[in-house]
Amino acid sequence: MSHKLTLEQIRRAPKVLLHDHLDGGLRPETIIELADAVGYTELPTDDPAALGDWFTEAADSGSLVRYLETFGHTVAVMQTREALERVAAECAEDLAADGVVYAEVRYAPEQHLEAGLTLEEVVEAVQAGFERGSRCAAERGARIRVGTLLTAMRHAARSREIAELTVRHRDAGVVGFDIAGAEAGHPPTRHLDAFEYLRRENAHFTIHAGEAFGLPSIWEALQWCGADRLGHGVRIVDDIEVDGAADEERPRLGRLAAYVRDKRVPLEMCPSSNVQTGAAESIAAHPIGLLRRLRFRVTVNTDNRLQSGTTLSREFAGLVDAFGYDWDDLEWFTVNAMKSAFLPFDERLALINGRIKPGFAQLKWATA
Ligand SMILES: O=c1[nH]cnc2c1ncn2[C@H]1C[C@H](O)[C@@H](CO)O1
Ligand SMILES: [Zn+2]
Repeated sequence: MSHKLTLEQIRRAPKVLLHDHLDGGLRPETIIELADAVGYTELPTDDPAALGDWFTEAADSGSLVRYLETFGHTVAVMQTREALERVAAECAEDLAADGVVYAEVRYAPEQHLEAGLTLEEVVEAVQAGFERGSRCAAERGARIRVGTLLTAMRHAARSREIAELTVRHRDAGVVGFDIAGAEAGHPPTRHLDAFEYLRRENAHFTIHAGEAFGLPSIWEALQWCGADRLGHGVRIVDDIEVDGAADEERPRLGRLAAYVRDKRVPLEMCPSSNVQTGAAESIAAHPIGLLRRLRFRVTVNTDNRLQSGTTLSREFAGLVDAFGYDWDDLEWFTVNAMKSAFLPFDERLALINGRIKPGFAQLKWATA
């Protein structure tokens, strides 16, 4: 195939998304309507387009800590059952409209208790939203399955409680656990109790690691905490040395990088988000290029569609521009993601064989 894939073509591909924050994916117009309904007056503007621009500009600071400050506005308007259900329903619909067939969406229940909801009520409202949104999307011919990850904030001390909440809801749409928030100064081992509990319960978890902090964070996440996957994990490149010209690259992997590749540890890479927080210089300079060539288990994700003004299709289109990826590359990333999902094996296989492979085969044939 000689021509470059277009955004429109990429939208039609059956995609899989493992790292997307519910409170980082609201529609700007929804934020404004919800703020109005609850009397929240701190938004920088009440024009939807200007608000969307404000989020991407404010998040474009080169610092994870400043990037995270923008969530003050989204979390503020997600404090009632109605708001949570609406945001979750719209999330499922927006992802389905972008061609996502399976998504794992995460949020931190402990951040949604300000108006008196309990942790259980928060989870129930979000699940009701995902179910409604998925149903509406299917009625329009875009079938999506959404699994939920419950996040604990790494600067707080509620991770054991959130881990227990995850296990209580694991047969009702919650497929795993995560920790997020500022990485420097908040090592994953602070939450060891939660991770040990989850392992005893045979539950799945991922950890944001190797984004704003380097190899020690990745090492702790894997070797102390036992993470199944790494959120971002970009700094694993600090353990890889490459000699030789581009066409005869000679990589030397340190022990940690070799472990990550040998054990097929999934990396939830989020290119645009990494450029905004300064974890990567540009998309073209993003370590995903090298890691894909070295066949690490790389997946492509959005992180926060609102803050990055992105969609999963746009993330792929950016990679196509930067690295010349074709359908085979996009399918490889997608199968990697589906293999790495926190769904039972038979359900992952059914999605790979029933939706992903036939979908890509059809697109390859149509664009040959
Ligand atoms: O990329 C991220 N790194 C660390 N924390 C993050 C990132 N994106 C979002 N968060 C935080 C802010 C949200 O309020 C929280 C739960 O979704 O997770
Ligand atoms: Zn994230």
